Amino acid sequence: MDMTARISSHFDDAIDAMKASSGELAGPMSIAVDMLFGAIANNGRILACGNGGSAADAQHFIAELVGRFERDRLPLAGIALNTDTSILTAVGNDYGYDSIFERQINALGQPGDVLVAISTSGNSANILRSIEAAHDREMSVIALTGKGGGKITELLHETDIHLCVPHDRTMRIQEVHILVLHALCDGIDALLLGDSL
Ligand SMILES: O=C(CO)[C@@H](O)[C@H](O)[C@H](O)[C@H](O)COP(=O)(O)O
Ligand SMILES: [Zn+2]
Repeated sequence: MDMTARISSHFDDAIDAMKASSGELAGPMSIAVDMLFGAIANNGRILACGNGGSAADAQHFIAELVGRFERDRLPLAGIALNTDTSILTAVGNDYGYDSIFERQINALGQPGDVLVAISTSGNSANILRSIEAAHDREMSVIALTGKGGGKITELLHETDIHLCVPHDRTMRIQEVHILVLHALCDGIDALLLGDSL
């Protein structure tokens, strides 16, 4: 096996995935920035969740809101729903793993808040239930998916935003998702602080 060629093919495939995603997602991402900024401006909160690598992406995104992205600014209100091991083990143990995000949204979500739901397959049951709970709480949803969007596609409302990476491999989809989340942070900062860097 030519390992160098195998590794190079990851870079080539990632470049293709990024280019295809730029064409499909830049427009809806700009609407997502407006949605997030609107929630923040109205004292709303951003809740985010995902499983596995997408859990890491959710908490990475929220850290950049509460902490900072590239420039100093006020802290922004966000909560990653996959970080509190006591909540996750208690709710998972008592109500089931599918409820771990739904239960927190029912506890915390307010009308005008935004849920950022991340699932590469679009089919993880706890993410599907998080979206239903967000709708029940009159929250808007930004869904980051891939593989055609899975069951999430059917759950979303007209007013929600679906950022579906046009790729079928989980790792490629996750690589685009982290760019998407960074671009959303950059967009929020541009609206808050001006567009210079
Ligand atoms: O990061 C990876 C694979 O790259 C894994 O940890 C992956 O996130 C997990 O298998 C998740 O459970 C997949 O869930 P989802 O993206 O389909 O909702
Ligand atoms: Zn991964």
